[in-house]
Amino acid sequence: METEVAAARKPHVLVVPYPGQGHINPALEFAKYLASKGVRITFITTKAVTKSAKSSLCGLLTIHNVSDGSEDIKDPESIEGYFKRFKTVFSKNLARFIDEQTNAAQVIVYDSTMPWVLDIAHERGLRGASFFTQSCAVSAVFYHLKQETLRFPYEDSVVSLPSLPALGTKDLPSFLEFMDSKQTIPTIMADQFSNLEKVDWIFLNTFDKLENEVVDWMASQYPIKTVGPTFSLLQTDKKLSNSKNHTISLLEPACTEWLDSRETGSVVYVSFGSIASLSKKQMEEVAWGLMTSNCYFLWVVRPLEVDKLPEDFTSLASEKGLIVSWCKQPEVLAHRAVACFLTHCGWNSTLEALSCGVPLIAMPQWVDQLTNSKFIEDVWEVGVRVKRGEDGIVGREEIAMCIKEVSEEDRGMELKRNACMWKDLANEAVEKGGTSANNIEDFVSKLMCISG
Ligand SMILES: O=c1ccn([C@@H]2O[C@H](COP(=O)(O)OP(=O)(O)O[C@H]3O[C@H](CO)[C@@H](O)[C@H](O)[C@H]3O)[C@@H](O)[C@H]2O)c(=O)[nH]1
Repeated sequence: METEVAAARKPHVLVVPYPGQGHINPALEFAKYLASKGVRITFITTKAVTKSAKSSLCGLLTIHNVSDGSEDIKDPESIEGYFKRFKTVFSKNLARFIDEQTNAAQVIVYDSTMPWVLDIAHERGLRGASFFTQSCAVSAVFYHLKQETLRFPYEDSVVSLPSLPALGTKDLPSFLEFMDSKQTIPTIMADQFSNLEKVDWIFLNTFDKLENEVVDWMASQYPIKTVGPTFSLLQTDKKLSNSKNHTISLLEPACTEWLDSRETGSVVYVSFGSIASLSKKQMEEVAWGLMTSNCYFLWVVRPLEVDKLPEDFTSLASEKGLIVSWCKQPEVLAHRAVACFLTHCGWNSTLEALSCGVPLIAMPQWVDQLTNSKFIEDVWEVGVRVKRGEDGIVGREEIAMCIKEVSEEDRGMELKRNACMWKDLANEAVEKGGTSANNIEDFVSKLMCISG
């Protein structure tokens, strides 16, 4: 264990994720890896999110709460109002927190959707690193939104952008629910590129071989560095394999026993991430689709979604399925019993599945997930994408058919083979000498020089 004096001599980095599970998880894995390389980390997130987090994860990494004011909010907020309040209150409290630190940091790594953190850093003589939590392909689409080489609402039914496959409207990031709120979300996404010319480092949670062409193209615009899949960084670092169980989770029911009792490749894992909220009708179709497939299934249904399940479903399905409110997803995906993953295609879920060699059934909901699903089916060829009915709902027969397709001898084997190839390439990227590992090593060397 480091003494306080020794720790104070290490380079010190503040890591500031956007306070959502899909942003916190990759930033925390990156932070833990940096800490394992001798960098002192202060991981800053909001009170609302860190309620259940441990204050100290390992010697060099501490988590601090900085309020975004959400604890004072009594009435529902509009999307626009939420982001405005978040930026105003959080940036003020973050600046105060940094000013009060006795052991000054040299660098702030911040979520790319919060470009204003760079001003706070530079005003205090700190360097800034923007951390992108979505795919490089999706980030490139947002770059074009910023440059206005692509406009939202999309004007063409198919768009051609440099280094990307032709993207139809069902492949491009969607923001439909937010059309009424002056396009808040598209603006935030485009603004990730608002001040990148002033930033000191740009990190993306992806790996070179996964997004070869678009990574090269983006690197011709900005000095981007790939550092993913961040969740695998510590798992492949043999020396540190004991310190991997620290993902911030809300609830963690034990699924291991249930999975252990299943045959290899017999379980459909189902999760729609930490944000997506399916309609009651859609939840019912997923439920009956799983039952129709006659496969074993492990389904993460968040507490707020439980009421949308068909009546008595939990007991009706008890022979075939286990329904949990949260699990350690990377561990579930790595379990031998898991055959495939019915997913909303959040970028973390996509990367985690690829890195575990698990084929996907893509059921995207919004923003980047649509583009991810296009890549899953057509570029990486590791899964199938569901078809929606005219009412926008994915029916039970469609869900059962997709499960059958992914499990079928020829098609299933082909998808599994491809997924295993990506698993090997993902591991290669984070192992010693791999592209992501090298990029992080360069960063750490620079940190050592700055702090030296
Ligand atoms: O039971 C569960 C369910 C999820 N997770 C984890 O939660 C994260 C979920 O992230 P992701 O799959 O990216 O989904 P969202 O939570 O929906 O993430 C948001 O943030 C992502 C990164 O910007 C975007 O790609 C998504 O579209 C956006 O919805 C992953 O690390 C999962 O391993 C668990 O650990 N246990």
